Amino acid sequence: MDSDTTTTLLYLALLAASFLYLFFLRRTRGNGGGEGSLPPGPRGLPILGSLLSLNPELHTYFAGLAAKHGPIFSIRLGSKLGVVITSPALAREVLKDNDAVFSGRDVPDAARSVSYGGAQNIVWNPAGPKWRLLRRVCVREMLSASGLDAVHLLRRREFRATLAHLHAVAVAGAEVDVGAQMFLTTMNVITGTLWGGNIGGESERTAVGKEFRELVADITAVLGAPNVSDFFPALQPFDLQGIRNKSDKLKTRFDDIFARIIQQRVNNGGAATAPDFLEYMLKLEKEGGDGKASFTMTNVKALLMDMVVGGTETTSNTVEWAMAEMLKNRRILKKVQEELDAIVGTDSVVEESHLPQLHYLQSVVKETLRLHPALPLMVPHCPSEDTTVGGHRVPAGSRVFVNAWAIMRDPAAWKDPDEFVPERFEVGGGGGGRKVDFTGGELDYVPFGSGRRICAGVAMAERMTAYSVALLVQAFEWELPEGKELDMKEKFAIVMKKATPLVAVPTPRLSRPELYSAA
Ligand code: HEM
Repeated sequence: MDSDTTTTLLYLALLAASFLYLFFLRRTRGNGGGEGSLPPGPRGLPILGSLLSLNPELHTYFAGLAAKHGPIFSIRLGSKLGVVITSPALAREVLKDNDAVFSGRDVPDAARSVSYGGAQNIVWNPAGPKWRLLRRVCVREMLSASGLDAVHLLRRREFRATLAHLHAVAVAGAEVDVGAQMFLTTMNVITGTLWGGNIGGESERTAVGKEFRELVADITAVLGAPNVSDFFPALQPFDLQGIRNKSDKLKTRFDDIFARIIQQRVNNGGAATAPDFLEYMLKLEKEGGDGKASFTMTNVKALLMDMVVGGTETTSNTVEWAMAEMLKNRRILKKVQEELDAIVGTDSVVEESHLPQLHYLQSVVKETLRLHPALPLMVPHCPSEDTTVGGHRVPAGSRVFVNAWAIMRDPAAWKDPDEFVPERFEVGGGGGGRKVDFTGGELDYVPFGSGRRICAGVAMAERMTAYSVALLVQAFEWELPEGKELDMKEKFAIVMKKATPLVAVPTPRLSRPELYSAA
């Protein structure tokens, strides 16, 4: 782009922004405090609002602003109004009491691009008949307890393959990037559940897994990048930072892979070697939907995208955080090992069926999700009409962030909130801990959200994180590489990661080498 064009575009941008700012001011007049007024918040600059002071670590930045302005505050970002909720009571008002009103999404430009327009998948769809159909399809056919039971052998195969791989690494005395390894495992489990192993053999599966990993990382990056097009929607057509262009290209790469996989299946007459999710979706696509909403080939691909993008990094990052916390606190690691040794021993490999007996391990997973929720600000909600929350007016169309990260560290709800203490969830055997689950019923524990937009993959995430941690801890001793320190810093990018990947050295601890075979 030459410099004249850039200047003209910037000029147009400022003109549009000024217009929007004046329009916005007129709409939001009356921010004087109390009932009917906007929540308090930082004043910000004309036109830009608080854009210039925005810190990329959004969850901690918002927690700091909440300490100053209260558990509901508003923040203007360009022409957009953000409202941030930071208490269990107000989270209840938004996610439970006014669930229907707040169940919409304010779709970022990059998300619209990667999700086939914003109304074809689950995550970014408004909560109407189409969203209901898509959610029902996924939860009933793939992500429910019975759907997951039906493919447990597939998960076992993938986890055993990981076990064998880690054993080879351990025997060689090499290091493991724990998050990267668990990403591949999760990816293989999810893609296996979606379309089985029926996509041209093992080598293609590995190649697809590797390509997806890069794509998911790139998509998370574009979704997390601050985008002028979102702060000033009138500027979207200009795509001043080229983010939409990048997102379109990523979507096309995903689409090519999905199209190839679907075509192979169609060429096979639509039937898989074993029933899988793709087979079910292609049948529904032939039928055209459920009578209330249509179901098209675009929906097939958009759902595949939801599962691949929504289910992989979230799960593998959680496993990585759990391992990091246990390496930081070896007492906890030892206690998990002792539990595994008592229930499973070291003469056989832990199975998914052992999980209900591994109570302390489940507490470790719960505590990991409390301190390190994979989506610290959930996915922002968007009210369909002006609504009063905490005595303040939250205008229709604003972007509502529920700061799950801060809520789950609220000292009013949690003793020593920044400490990693799985015992707080130990209820059996006189543990005296607190009983929590992942259903979002208690609004101070919401790692998966709450209400109608709660995570669609809770059951799958629960099994995969617990099974991964169980396998890693039962089968290996873990040490940091010589001279390396554990860095627990977080990095926010929609999905929260460790700023420095956890690298550790495994040593086999099962009784016989044959136990590590992939079979
Ligand atoms: C530890 C792992 C995971 C965590 C912590 C997590 C957390 C969340 C959260 C906080 C939300 C947003 C809720 C809201 O907007 O209020 C969400 C949405 C969603 N998640 Fe997960 N998730 C995980 C794994 C998965 C998996 C494995 C899948 C599927 C394979 C999945 C699929 C989805 C979908 C489709 C949505 C959108 C739901 C909607 O908008 O109606 N997630 N997740």
